[in-house]
Amino acid sequence: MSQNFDLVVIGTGTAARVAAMRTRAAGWSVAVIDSKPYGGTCALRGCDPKKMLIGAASAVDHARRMRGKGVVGEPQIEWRDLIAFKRSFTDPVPEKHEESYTAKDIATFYGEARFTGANSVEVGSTILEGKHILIASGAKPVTLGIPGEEHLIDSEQFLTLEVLPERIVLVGGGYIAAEFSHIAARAGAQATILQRGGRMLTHFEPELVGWLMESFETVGIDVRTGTEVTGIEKIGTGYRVAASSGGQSVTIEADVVVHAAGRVPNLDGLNLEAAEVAVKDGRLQLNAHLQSVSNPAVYAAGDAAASGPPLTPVSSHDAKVVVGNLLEGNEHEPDYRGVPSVAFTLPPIAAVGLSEQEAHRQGLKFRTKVEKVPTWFTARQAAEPVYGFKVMVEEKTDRVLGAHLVGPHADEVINLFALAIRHDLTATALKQTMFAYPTGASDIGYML
Ligand SMILES: Cc1cc2nc3c(=O)[nH]c(=O)nc-3n(C[C@H](O)[C@H](O)[C@H](O)COP(=O)(O)OP(=O)(O)OC[C@H]3O[C@@H](n4cnc5c(N)ncnc54)[C@H](O)[C@@H]3O)c2cc1C
Ligand SMILES: NC(=O)c1ccc[n+]([C@@H]2O[C@H](COP(=O)([O-])OP(=O)(O)OC[C@H]3O[C@@H](n4cnc5c(N)ncnc54)[C@H](O)[C@@H]3O)[C@@H](O)[C@H]2O)c1
Repeated sequence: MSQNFDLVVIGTGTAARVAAMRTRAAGWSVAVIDSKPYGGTCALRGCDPKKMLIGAASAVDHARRMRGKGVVGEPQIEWRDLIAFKRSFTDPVPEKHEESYTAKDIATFYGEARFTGANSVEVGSTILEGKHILIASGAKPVTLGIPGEEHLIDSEQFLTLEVLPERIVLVGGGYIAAEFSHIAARAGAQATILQRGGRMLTHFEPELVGWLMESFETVGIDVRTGTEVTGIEKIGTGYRVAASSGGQSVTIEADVVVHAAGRVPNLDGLNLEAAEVAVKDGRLQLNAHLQSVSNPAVYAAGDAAASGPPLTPVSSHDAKVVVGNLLEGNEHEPDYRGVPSVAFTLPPIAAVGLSEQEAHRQGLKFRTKVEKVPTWFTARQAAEPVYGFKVMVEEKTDRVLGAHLVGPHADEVINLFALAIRHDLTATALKQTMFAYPTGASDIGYML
């Protein structure tokens, strides 16, 4: 059985949804396909459920920091109840998404999508013919190629654990390790991070990450940098993780071992050869319009495209670019200037624009203001000892090149710097803006 559409979308995550809804609104016939429940990573297995857990961890952390400062009692996380609270958000998502597609007359298909030709995709026994096909299949944990890899659980499984294990080892030291260890530690688990690199959170500025490490230490997270995991062995009800650190072999026992070692485009099982969609080193070969260089009917967006950083707002942006190109011809290219990023540790760390190293590499002339400011009011009123920033401003143009924050409200204030960078607002304009006081934003003037 074969059905024809103007656009066939592989996936139902952020990128897929934006593309499907917008092309349908323009009158196109559209189909979406997913092998997992509808909604994608962010809503079901990533940002949103993670943020619900961080919310509880943050409440507990704040109350503990305020002990002896007017707040009494020992708040605790009841993990099972917290997971139930998280599910009150995630469980209804697939059905709501399905209903919204059906309401718009977008055809819904369930199962693994597999190309069978340049313009055709198979789902079960159904062939979908598309004038255009969008690959919005997201990302998956990178294969580590170590013995016992099958014992790792991924972020999706971690976020659905009904019982929090006592000893948790996280393989890798990026976003997932940082966020999950902060949640786990506040909930009473012993978290150990085994990070191959010389420091944690390499997407963020070294000084700020250095200041943030104090918060890992305070809650007893065992961070071991320069430590590469080499194998995992099942022992009794738990696991023994083998790693190499400074030429020495080390082992550590755990009840659960979590994959936090990076994610790569998920192109598994798509049978891209059948559509002559070129792939190199695990990445789709796309032109500047997010179109396959070898099959003009095929576009990609979001984590699958790996054109910009693998973040939700980027998936949405990519999809809008692709829709523009589908509806108006190849007129649009992604613009990743000023994409803010936050690791939701407690406190959060955030970045937008260039790193100081990248600004130097580009030969730009700029001034940098970098300071640890635990005595500022914002930090003191929150009883939070970690607060600091680094901001770079170009000498000639007065443009903000990059802003980096750690501490209370960093996750919100970074968006104001994102606005400035994306719309070429000058540092002077930011300084002249009146921000409500006392808020995180009211510190911006002193950071410039
Ligand atoms: C734990 C975690 C926390 C995160 N937190 C944040 C955050 O706080 N902020 C942020 O900006 N980003 C965060 N991210 C990243 C963010 O979730 C992703 O960048 C974003 O969700 C990608 O959206 P997408 O539409 O490209 O792909 P996805 O949402 O991953 O959608 C891809 C869909 O395609 C389906 N699919 C794949 N292959 C096939 C196939 N062959 N056939 C049918 N269906 C298929 C999948 O089942 C999936 O539903 C987080 C990621 C993780 C893992
Ligand atoms: N808040 C957010 O925006 C957020 C949260 C979670 C995930 N994400 C997205 O998901 C992606 C994946 O997250 P992640 O934390 O898995 O990856 P990451 O790229 O942030 O960090 C992975 C780390 O694992 C280390 N590593 C790799 N192999 C190792 C090994 N064998 N032993 C020890 N360390 C090893 C690497 O050195 C690297 O520093 C991120 O790039 C991010 O874009 C975003």
